[in-house]
Amino acid sequence: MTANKKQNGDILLRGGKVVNVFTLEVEEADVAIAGGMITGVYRRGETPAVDAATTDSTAALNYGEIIDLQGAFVTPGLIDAHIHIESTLLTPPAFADAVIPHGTTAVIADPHEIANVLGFDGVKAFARMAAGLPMDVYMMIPSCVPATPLETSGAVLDAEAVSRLFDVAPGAIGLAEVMNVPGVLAGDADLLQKIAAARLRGLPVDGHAPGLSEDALQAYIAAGISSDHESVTSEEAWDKLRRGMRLLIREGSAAQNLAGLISCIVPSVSENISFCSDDRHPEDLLHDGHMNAILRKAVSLGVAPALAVKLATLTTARHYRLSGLGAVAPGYRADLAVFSDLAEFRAQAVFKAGRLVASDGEIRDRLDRASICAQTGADSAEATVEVDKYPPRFGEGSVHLPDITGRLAPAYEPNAKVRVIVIQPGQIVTGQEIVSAADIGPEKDILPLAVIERHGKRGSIGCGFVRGFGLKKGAVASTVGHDSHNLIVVGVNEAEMEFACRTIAQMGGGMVAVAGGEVKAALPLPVAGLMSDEDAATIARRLRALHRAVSDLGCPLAAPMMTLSFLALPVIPELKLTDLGLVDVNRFSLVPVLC
Ligand code: HPA
Ligand SMILES: [Mn+2]
Repeated sequence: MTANKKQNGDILLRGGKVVNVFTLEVEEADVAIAGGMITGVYRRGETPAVDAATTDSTAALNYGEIIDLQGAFVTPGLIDAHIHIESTLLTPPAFADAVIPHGTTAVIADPHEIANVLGFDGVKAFARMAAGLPMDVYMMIPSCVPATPLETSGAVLDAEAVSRLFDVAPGAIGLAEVMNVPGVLAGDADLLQKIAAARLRGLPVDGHAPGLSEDALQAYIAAGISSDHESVTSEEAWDKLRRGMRLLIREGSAAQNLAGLISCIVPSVSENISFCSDDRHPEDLLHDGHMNAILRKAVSLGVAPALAVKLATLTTARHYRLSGLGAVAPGYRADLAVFSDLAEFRAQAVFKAGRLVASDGEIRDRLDRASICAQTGADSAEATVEVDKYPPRFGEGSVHLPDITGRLAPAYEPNAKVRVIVIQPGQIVTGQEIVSAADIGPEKDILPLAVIERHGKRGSIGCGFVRGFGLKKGAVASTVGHDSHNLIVVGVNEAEMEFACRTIAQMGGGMVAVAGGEVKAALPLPVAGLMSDEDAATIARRLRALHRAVSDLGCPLAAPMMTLSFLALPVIPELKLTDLGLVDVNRFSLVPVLC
């Protein structure tokens, strides 16, 4: 649809109610748009060249197009303050197709997942995929690749690489979550240089400080880190707000912190709060939504709708200096969402720079990516990315399996004592316990767990045990294993585990459930072993089939693949497993399985 240009504007959104994120009013107002920008927000009856007596035909003499919103609500396009797009299992174009119909028009993405697999090229490939979409993808340059020295990633991003990425990666707006808290507190030179690279450019630095408080928190903030999305309790959140941190309230598929932090959403500090998802699974994107789902939940918990909208738009745009975004006001870009109500937040229509890009839940107008990319200086040939244009390790080359025979589940004397990871259902934190080796096996739900270095580096294999995955037969494996994304596998015995690993290697990366020599379900992830090149509906369908197969093997968990993917992440307490062995996260050190 192309709007005709008339002297009063290209488009007039008439008859709506504008959510004013500056005053928190909801105004009966019309919105005039010209050249992709908002030129005016006029209370009913005050709209230039349109008055109560004017008929649409007269008004049409003055506006290229009149759209009657029939009392619907107009908000700024919604902005996700922090997300790992790879965790949706979708590439940025497929992610955009899934979230724009829900009202999202911009995200702030941390591509540390693909960076941990493919390093500098991975971040550039991510930027290429994200170019020219009808949704802005602003990138925070990954600060922790690898997340810790206690694992083997596919690549390393040192301070020099981070600095170069700030210069060459389009859309880079800051440094992504600094998860190596001990490294900051110890004054790790390379880490502090990465922080300085952002600060010298006047760019924000995101944090990742679960449970940090008192002097350690203040030292972490003093190092130049200005936000955090890991708060679980309001006490923890207030500690961080009180010392000047931006509070990102995370409500995603992996972690839901909104209810626990709702008491922080008060006028005295609301300017320093933003909503984010961190991780969002395809099923949730399709059926629950994205940022609109967070607004729905916030309002259901008692937050005033206009204030909730502000935390998903203006406060985020201001913190990350997204000029011209985050409000329905003159001079702002016409990134707008039109909602039927301010309770369910179902988007009727979504505009990007004044163009209708989605309506009634469907993408309507994929912008001409090649021409936009040409304008933005990105090579359009690069920007219209096809998966096969990636470095060879995309597709069949994503999994370099070392010799795994007899190395996945070492045996222990029955009277030995072994340290076990204990899953907390629905959480990404774990617990730990010491059990007798005689209890190892599906009967007592003490299962062998292994993490295999799959990037062709060390060929190392970390072995341990996990309680809570519940398998009674077979094995489950995945190349999504935060953050180094090695190959993680849990099973009832070594043979099943080995078959699962070899199946994934043949797929070139992904997720699989096997039993008795059969593949029960598989989800190929050919883009770095992290993302599919299919759309959200297809991935959601495959993931449902995989979850059913894992459940049939005996697993009681609601999101088994997400839970499995975080068992390897040594920056979130308490006991995790990497390719180098068991990690006591609080002690930030490797610990033996045998006690
Ligand atoms: N989500 C995705 N990746 C991560 C997270 C998270 O919460 N923390 C560290 N890596
Ligand atoms: Mn991660």
